Amino acid sequence: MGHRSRSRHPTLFASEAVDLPPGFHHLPGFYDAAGQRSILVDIRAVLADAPLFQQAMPKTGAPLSVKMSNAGTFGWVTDREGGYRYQSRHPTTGKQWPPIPSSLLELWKKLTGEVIPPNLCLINFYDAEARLGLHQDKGESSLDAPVVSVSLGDDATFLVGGMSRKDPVRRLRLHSGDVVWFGGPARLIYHGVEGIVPGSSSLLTDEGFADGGRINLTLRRIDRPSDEMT
Ligand SMILES: O=C(O)CCC(=O)C(=O)O
Ligand SMILES: [Fe+2]
Repeated sequence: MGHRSRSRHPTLFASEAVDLPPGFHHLPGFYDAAGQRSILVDIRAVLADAPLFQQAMPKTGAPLSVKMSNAGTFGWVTDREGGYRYQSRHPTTGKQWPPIPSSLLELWKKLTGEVIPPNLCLINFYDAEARLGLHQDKGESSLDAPVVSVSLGDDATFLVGGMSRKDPVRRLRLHSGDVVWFGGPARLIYHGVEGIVPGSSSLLTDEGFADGGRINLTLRRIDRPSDEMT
């Protein structure tokens, strides 16, 4: 009967029908408004100690549009001379990164069941023009451990590719409070951020981030930090 197949998924709308690869998880609305504000309080404290800074591409020195900082034993940095690397100190203050807030350590454990905590929390700040090209979270980060990522503030169009750069890309709208995590068969999935939707959330402006925008927090485990080898 014709109507049967239509009524089988009565609540499934086109925007929710993005079929995500095995190992890639999207948890819409994981944090409610109070939960989001609470994480932001923690992040504001981190940023007071380790301010957002300007990263640059290896060799060309082209500036990245996303401003970044880190918490944890190691931070991800890139500049013209040194290229992509993990290091224990902030490139402009020279200080060690502040610890990863316990709220995020708890999130990691709760979602992934991992006993070993993450040792890097990359903080990405996107303004209206910022974007992040398709990439894999590779480098020296552990491939045994998943990647856990929290979205705060304006919506983002997140790109979910495949295991090859050429694979087709799906677009996933991420809202404030959403959590994405990927591991196992999806650990090396290509992904990126096509852009944000400026003004789609008042969270950051309400919490005193004058320019609005979007903050993304990405938790990872680093096995072989670059500056241990130098
Ligand atoms: O901003 C995001 O949602 C993704 C960030 C990301 O992929 C990264 O920092 O490696
Ligand atoms: Fe990434």
